[in-house]
Order: sequence, then structure tokens, then C-alpha cells
Amino acid sequence: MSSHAIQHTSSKGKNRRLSKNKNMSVARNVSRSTSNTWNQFSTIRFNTGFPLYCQQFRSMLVKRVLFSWRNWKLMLLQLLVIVFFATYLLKIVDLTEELSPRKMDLSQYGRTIVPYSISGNSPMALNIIKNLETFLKFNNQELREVQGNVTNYVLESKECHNFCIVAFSIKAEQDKIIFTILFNNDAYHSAATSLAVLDNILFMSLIGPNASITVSNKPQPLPLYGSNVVPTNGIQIALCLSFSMAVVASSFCLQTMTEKISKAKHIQFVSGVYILTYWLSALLWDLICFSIPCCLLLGVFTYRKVDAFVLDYHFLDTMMIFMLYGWCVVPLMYLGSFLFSSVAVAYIKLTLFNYLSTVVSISIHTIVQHYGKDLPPFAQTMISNSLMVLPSYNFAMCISKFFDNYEIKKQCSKKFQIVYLDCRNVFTEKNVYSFEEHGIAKFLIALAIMGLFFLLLILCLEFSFWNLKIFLLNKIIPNVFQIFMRVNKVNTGRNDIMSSTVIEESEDEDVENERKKVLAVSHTLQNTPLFLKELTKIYYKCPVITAVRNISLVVKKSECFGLLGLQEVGKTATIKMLTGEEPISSGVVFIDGINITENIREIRSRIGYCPQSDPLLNYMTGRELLLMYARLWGVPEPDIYAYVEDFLYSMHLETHADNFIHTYSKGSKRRLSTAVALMGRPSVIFLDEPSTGMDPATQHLLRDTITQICKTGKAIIITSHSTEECEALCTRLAIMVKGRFMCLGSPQHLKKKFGNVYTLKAKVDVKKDENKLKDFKEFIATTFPGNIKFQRFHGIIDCFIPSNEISWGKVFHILEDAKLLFNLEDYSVSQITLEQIFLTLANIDKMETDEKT
Ligand SMILES: Nc1ncnc2c1ncn2[C@@H]1O[C@H](COP(=O)(O)OP(=O)(O)OP(=O)(O)O)[C@@H](O)[C@H]1O
Repeated sequence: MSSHAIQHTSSKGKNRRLSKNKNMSVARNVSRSTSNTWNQFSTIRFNTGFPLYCQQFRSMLVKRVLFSWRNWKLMLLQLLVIVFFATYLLKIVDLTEELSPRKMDLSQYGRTIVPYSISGNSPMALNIIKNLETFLKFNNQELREVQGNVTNYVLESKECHNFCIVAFSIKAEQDKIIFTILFNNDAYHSAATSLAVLDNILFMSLIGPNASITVSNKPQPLPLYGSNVVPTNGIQIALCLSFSMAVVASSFCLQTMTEKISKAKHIQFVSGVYILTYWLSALLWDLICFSIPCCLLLGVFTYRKVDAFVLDYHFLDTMMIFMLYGWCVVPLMYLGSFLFSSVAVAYIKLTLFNYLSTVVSISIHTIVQHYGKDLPPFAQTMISNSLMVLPSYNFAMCISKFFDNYEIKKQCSKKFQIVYLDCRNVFTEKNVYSFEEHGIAKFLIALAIMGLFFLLLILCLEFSFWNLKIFLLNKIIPNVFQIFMRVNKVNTGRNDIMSSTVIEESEDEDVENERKKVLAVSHTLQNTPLFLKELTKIYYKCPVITAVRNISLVVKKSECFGLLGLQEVGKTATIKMLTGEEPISSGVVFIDGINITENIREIRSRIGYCPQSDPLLNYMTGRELLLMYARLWGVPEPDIYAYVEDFLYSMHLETHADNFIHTYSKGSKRRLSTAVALMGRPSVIFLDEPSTGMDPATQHLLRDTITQICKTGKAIIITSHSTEECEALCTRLAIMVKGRFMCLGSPQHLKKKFGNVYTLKAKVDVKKDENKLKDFKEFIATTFPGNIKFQRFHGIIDCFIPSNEISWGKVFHILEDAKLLFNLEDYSVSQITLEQIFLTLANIDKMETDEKT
């Protein structure tokens, strides 16, 4: 069956490429082929149970892999940022615990002036001055002899104030020479440098002009702080990694957010994907992705010689810490994505959250450790335990303590131990995985438990989200609103804000009959594909918007029902309620006998849905997307390629099948979204303006496809602005105005019912007499009594006159007489079309207003 379908498809595709102008004949061929195709589909045995679960898991995993693969530039950029930051920050921290020595020589200060004064006459003193001159010349310094006391010169010379670091006073007496060195107390290390200069010239005087002494200032290792003498580098390393980790972790919200915003997630659930499959496959792939930057960080540790994390198989421990952090933080990012409605905002805010939560939690931890001794023990425990809710805190603690533990053991095993270290056994022999103060066991366990908790929270939210939403939107918000209204009424004396929800208006006979039918035999009709009773949708904004008002309807198998209406009349709101995108405010909806409010998950696997905006995954090709949805529905693998090929063909998409969706035109995207909605085995298919942006040939093709699908027993609900489309497709339709059905019935019925009307268009010459227009209106109203609706534009009157008992001849006779009487320039009378019925009913408010004026 399948291979036959593919051959059939390709030959037809070739025909179409031969001539662009044969679109209509192609459409007819398609009609023949699709009717066979849809019949063949009804014989496919869809997978269920475990095979379906595996198939769905596979398709969800493939989707994630494609997202990462196709966004490789973004991923690469992220990896580079992570490696760069980690490498750079670890360099700043300088982990070689011994600080580098600083040379104590004058050239460190640039070119300086070295003033000296000499008194007395001694060959030795002269030799020393000579050596001083040689030494300073070699170091590019200026030697300057001053007369009198050098101290006075230093005090009085402005130049010396800025450029003198060292000054000499040499006093030769009978049996001794007195050297006095003055050093600039404002400059760092000037005392040591001055002595180094003196030592050098004395050494040169003793050994010879080539002798020299290099003096360096080399600090001791940094003292180690804390009650139990714990090095501080661990915390610094954790802080260095925190930014990289924040960037990586928050990137896992990207795909989830994209799918949520484009409604692709909703459509995947509508296509039957299990909640568990959706999230577990996402988590599995994201953890695999998370391991890549972690491996790179191990490389950075090796390069920066952070031995604690790599030597002696410690890279395995480090990897375990990283992966446990991933397990915990990735579900948290998924949860975070529930809060936002923009991908960029979510990414930035979650990155900030991850980074700041590390910095803040470590700061709190440090403050409590050093200054919290006055706090009662239970308060200390409570603070540190509450911080353990944060994945970033647990991760930072694991990294810090793991590093500190290794370093203490390393330092204590040296022959000469650092004086500040406490190398008692209690600190050196403790296992790093212990629950003691230096151990990381409790943080690892916290990461594992919190990860599981976040994952369960996601699943709980997904399972109970619908009920929560119903509770919030139908119980809490209306009550809060009522209270607000009462307060408002008391304060302002007004009572008009809610009044829009309780307007009682007379109803069309057919609409009323449908309601009566629904109310009378609701128990037997509930098993039909779609059953709605008194469906209402209220948006609690200011002012309150009643988007859908008490509509009742039954749609049977093989029926295509059209919702026709102008913009903002409640078509999409109705569809959103019927597909579980939004909860109903009041009323009852049954799909296949299942109550939508009580069992939304069961409902989702029985509907197909094409929303108004295309719920597509732009990084996939059309074929990949349809393959994914076919797998979600459980189409068996041997049939799946032919199945998808037939959908591509029936939607005229086979030439674009292997192009990325982001390159598709609006019309092609619409066709692909429609194909997604028609796939699988839903009982009811909802198509919200499916033909928007399609060319006429493709619209024709779509109509054929929908007609054929209807014949297989599915019910289709379609919203449209086009009467032509509804007339061609729908077995019944309703025209919606202000959230209500204005009329309901088959296109023929509506034409018959509203067709006993003539449309009269007349142009009155108002230049001669402006009152003629008004007079002519009154004349029409009295001559053709009944339901006359007027529209007026610049002297042209457009109105409907009842055709009951008035023949064409009589109408023309009356109008010929009126032509002279009312200065008619021209007029025409014709039979009303469905479009005019639609426009008349849809515009009824505007016309009523016009009529009053
Ligand atoms: N989420 C919402 N919050 C508040 N008001 C809303 C919301 N969604 C729809 N509405 C309001 O409900 C009314 C009906 O909107 P709806 O989207 O159902 O119109 P529509 O008939 O589908 O129009 P269109 O043909 O343009 O899609 C409008 O007044 C709209 O502003």
C-alpha cells in the first residue's frame, strides 16, 4: 500500500513541475488520489501501549537532537564563552598558592633621581660614589650631587618630591665613613629597595664592578582562614565556574520556551504525546548536551593545573558533581520557562538567577561561617539547609569542599607544612564523601533529591495544570472580580461594567432550535463527535469581555461545520476552548462523549488542531516535522514514510518537503500546519482559518482534502472569513456576531431563509436637493414594509427589501416611477448572495446604528 502511494505521488509531482498552468487539473487529479489515500489510511493499525511509548520517545529525542544540531553556531558560541571565562577567571584566581617574587630594584619605579651629598675626603668614599654611579647608570637612574645637607634638598626640591625614592648622605670622618640612606615613605617597598642599592654598591666595592646582588620580596603563602583552617581557594573556584555554569544551564530553557510560544508544545500534546515522554526525552538529551561543556571544563582544569579535579582519576568525581548539578538545574530551568512568554527574556533572567543565586548563597554561607557564631545553632542549620534548595549553592559547595579537601591533604603530606595548616588526622583522613563539615555527601544528595523534586513538580504541574487553570480562571478570578465590582459600585454608584455579560437578546429560530435540541436530548447526543451546551467564555479584563455567549451545538460524524464571522467575534475563542487551550467559563463540552473539563488528556488524543498562528518548529524540514507527528500518533514504522509522503502530496508540499520550515512562505506554513492537524486518527479536527495566505489552487486542494477527510467519518470545525470557502466545504455553518450565533444551518438553508430578499442599490442625485435622499428612504420603507436594512455612502443607498409577494416586475415598475420623483441617477435590484447574507448579519449592529441616524 505504502510503496504504491509513493510512486503515485512522485509521478503526479512530476506532472505538476511540467506545467505551472495546470494547477486546476492537478487539483482534480489530487482529488482522485486523496480519496484513495484517506481510505487507505483508515486501514492502518496505529501503535498503542509500549511500542507507541518507544516511538514517541524516539521522535521527541530526534526533535531535540535536530534542535541542537541545527543551532550548532549558538551551541559553539556558548562553549567558547564557557571555556574562555573559566580559563580567564581561573588565571586571575592564581592557584599556585605561592605568590611570585617581586624584584627590589629602583627600575621598578621608572627613572628616578638619586641625590647624594658627600662631606670629608676619603678614597673609600670616592670609590663608593663611583660604584654608585656605575650601578645607577646600569639601572637607568640619575645620580645628582647636592651641596650641603641632602635632607634639606629632599625637603625643598619639588622635583625630588616626585622623583626621589632613595637619597644618600656620605660623611667621611677620621677613622670611619657614615652612610645615611633616606627612603621615600610614600612609595611601596622603598625601604627594602634602598637597602638593596646600598648592599649592591658595598658588594661592588668589595668584589669589583661586575658584582651584583639581586634582592626580591617573596611573600609567604597566604594565611588560611576559618575555624578549622580551610583554604579559601575552593570558594573562589566555585565562583569562577558559576558564570559559565549559569550560561550553560539557562540555555536549556530555549527549546522549551520556543515550543511553548509557538504553540508547538500544545500541538504535540494534542497529537497524543505522553507528558512523561515529552519531559524525559528532553531531560535525557539536555543532560547529554550538558556533559559536553563539562568535559571541556575538565580540559580547562588540566590546562590551568587545577589538579584537585583531574589528577588520580578525580575527573570521574568532578564529572559526577557536574552531572548531578545538571540533573538538578535542568528541570529547574524547565520550570522557569513556565513563567515567561519571551525566549530572550527567559534566557537572560534565568542566567542572572543562576549566577546571582550562586553569589548570594555563597556570601550568606561565608557570613554565617565567619560571623554567625553568635547565632543559635538551629538558626545556622536552618539557613544552610534552606540554601540547599538551590542547585547552584549545592554545586558551589561540592566544588569548593572537594578542592579544599584535596589541597589540605596535599599540603599536609609535604615535608615542611605550612604553619597555618591544621594537619591533625581529623582533617587529613576524613573522606570527602562524608556527611561531616568537610564532606560533600549532603550536597550531592541534595542535588539528587532536588532534581527529582523539580522533575516531579513539572509532571505534577503538567498533569494538574488544566485543573489549576480552571480553578483560577473560573473560581478565584470571577470572585475577586465580583468583590472588586461591588466595591466599585459602592464608590461610584455605577453598575455597568458587568452588564455586558447579561444582555438578553432575541435569538434566531434555527439557533434556538439547535439549543432546544441540545437541552432536550443531551444524554443521547453526548456521544457524538462534538457536543456543546451553553458554552461561554469571559475574559476578566477591564472592561470584562464576553468573547463567546451561550452557544449550543451538536456536530455529527462526517460533518464539516463552519464558524463564519468578521474579526474579533469569538471564533478563535470558541476553538481555543474546544481544543483545551483555554478553559471554558461556563457550559459543557463533550468530545466523543468525554467531558473536556474533566478529562482533557483523553480529549487531546481525539482531536486535531490547526491554530491561527503556525505551531511549527522552524529548524526542522517539513518532512521531518510530519514524520515526528506521525510517530506521535503511532503510525507504524513500515508505513510511516508513505503516510507522510501522502500528506505532503495532498497539501502540495512535496517540492518543499526537504527545505527548512523557516524558509517557507506564509501559505506553505499554513498548509503544513493543516497537514499536522489532519494527521493521525482524531475524531474532530479544528481548523482555525486554515486557508489564510494560500493561493486559489492550493485552497482548492485544501477543500478537496478536507472533503475527503470528512468522508472518512471525522467531524471538522473550520473558522473562516470567507463565505465561498464555507459554502464549498461546510455541511452546516453558523454566522457569529459578538460571540453569539446569529444564524445556523446549511448554506442552502440560509440562502433559502434569507434569500427572499432583494438587494436594491440606488444613487440619488443630492446636488439638486439634499432632502431627496431622506425622502427616498422613507418612500422605500413605506412601499416595501418589512425588515429593511439601510446602508448609505455618499448619496448611494444600499438596502434589502423583502421579496415576499412582490414580483420583479412590480419592483421595477415602482422604481421606474421613483426614478423621476427622487432624482435617482441609477439603480439596480438583484437576488441576495450568501456573502451578502453574511455581511448583512455580521454588520447588523453597524447597520442598525446607521438606520437610527
Ligand atoms: N486572551 C485574551 N484576553 C482578553 N481578551 C481576549 C483574549 N483572546 C481574545 N480576546 C477577545 O475576545 C474577543 C474575540 O476574540 P477572538 O480571537 O475569538 O476573535 P476571532 O473571531 O477569532 O477574530 P479573528 O478572525 O481576528 O481571529 C475579542 O474581543 C478579543 O479581543
